[in-house]
Amino acid sequence: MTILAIDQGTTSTRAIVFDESLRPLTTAQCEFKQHFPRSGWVEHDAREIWATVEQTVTKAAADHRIQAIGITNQRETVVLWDRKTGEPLHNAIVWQDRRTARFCEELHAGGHEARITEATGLLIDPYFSATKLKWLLDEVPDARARAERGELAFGTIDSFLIWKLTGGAHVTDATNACRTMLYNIGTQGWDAEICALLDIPMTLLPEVLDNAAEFGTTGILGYDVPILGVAGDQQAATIGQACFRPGMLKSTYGTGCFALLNTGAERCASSHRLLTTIAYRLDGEVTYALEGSIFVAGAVVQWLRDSLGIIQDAAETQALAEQADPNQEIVLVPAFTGLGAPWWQPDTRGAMFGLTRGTGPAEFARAALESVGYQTRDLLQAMRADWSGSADVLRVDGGMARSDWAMQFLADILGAQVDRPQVTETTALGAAWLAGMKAGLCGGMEDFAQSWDLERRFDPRMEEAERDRRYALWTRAVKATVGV
Ligand SMILES: Nc1ncnc2c1ncn2[C@@H]1O[C@H](COP(=O)(O)OP(=O)(O)O)[C@@H](O)[C@H]1O
Ligand SMILES: O=P(O)(O)OC[C@H](O)CO
Repeated sequence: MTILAIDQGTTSTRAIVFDESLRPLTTAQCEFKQHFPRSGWVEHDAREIWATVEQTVTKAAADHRIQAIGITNQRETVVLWDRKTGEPLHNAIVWQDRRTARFCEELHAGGHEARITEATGLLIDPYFSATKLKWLLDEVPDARARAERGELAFGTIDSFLIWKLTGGAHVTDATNACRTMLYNIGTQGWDAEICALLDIPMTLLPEVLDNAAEFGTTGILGYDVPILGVAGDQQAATIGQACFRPGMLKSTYGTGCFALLNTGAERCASSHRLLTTIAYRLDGEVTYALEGSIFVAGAVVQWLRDSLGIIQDAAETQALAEQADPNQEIVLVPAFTGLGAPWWQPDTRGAMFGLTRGTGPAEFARAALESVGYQTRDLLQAMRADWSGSADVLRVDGGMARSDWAMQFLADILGAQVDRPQVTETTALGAAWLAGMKAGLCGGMEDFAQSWDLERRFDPRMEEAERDRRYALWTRAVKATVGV
């Protein structure tokens, strides 16, 4: 009995086959091209993404009989395609893309934020799908007229992949829908008023299902397999980390960092510029989360490797950070594509503070790893201020969570325990569990939560006064960068 999880991320696509005990058996991975047509613009070729899915799925599943498929994906990224041919009209506009910053300012100036936040739980920012979709409708020749004639379909990546896999099912799940800025998380339906405000024809939008549901059947493996689980990757990681109790928090360190705090069946509105989002929806019952989204986490390590050439491999940052001069207090604010929560400054760009003649690769590497810890503290402070319950567990995952140095600094600067699980592919695991549970192949929530296993706990070692002093340096650096 095997389950296939497709994890379609920002920089690569992975397909992982799990057995019924949710142990990973085979993995196939394929990177794809990032397109940066202008400063602040980020695109993917959706056809290339589909090709990476075909390749990885057939490779990973070659020696297995797959009984159910789960899909998890980079969220917010927008695809607009032709309903007849399934061909995208334009490159996908990626979540990191800032091209709609001006239009978002107009929405702010027009006094629309309160209504949009009340309906969607989000803030007005180019990050979310809605303004990117509007851009495509306005800028791609003929797109709006064709959309109005019902010839086109919009979807986030999950929806596009399901269409391709099934040959035309137009569906998504509640966690992906709630990142579009078009979905009402209270009424659990597309918001007609926001669609009208942004001039988005509602015929473009997919049907929204629970996370564990019948999304369609695919013949990609030469036999019929049902797609039974779908979730946006950060929500899938929340599920994969078994954060099922209010107060449980996970933080994923991939390209960006996304922290989600389970707040239970009641939505918790943020007064500190966090997002209210759907953690999961099972049997029609919604569990909400507060989310803090940081755009640059592991990407800062990629910058050290690809732009500065200081390292050849991400893991080298550990040894470099250990060698860094303790007397140099270098602070890096990695606002390469603006700042996300809780600052939300799309136009800010990065800065470094405290440079001396003696500053070298080791200090750069340490400042890069520390920047991720500091940004996480920004998020957790905002969460503590918003959430009256106690956030008692922090579970980490994602590529950068492999760095012991970064995770120790995180525990130190938070003054809190940080738990790293045995299975770090939590995103794929979450999607596999949703599909396996729906198929009746694996146990329910309780069983799954029991199977979560600790690999290492990082306890804080830094003195409180030192922690506060360092965090004050960071806060000063961010304020100087943003100009407030
Ligand atoms: N040992 C390490 N130390 C620090 N950063 C790392 C390490 N290993 C991987 N990373 C970072 O983790 C990121 C990849 O994580 P992953 O979860 O695969 O990301 P994504 O799903 O966003 O593509 C990269 O940005 C990489 O720089
Ligand atoms: O693909 P990742 O892991 O970088 O995650 C991207 C997020 O879903 C964006 O919101």
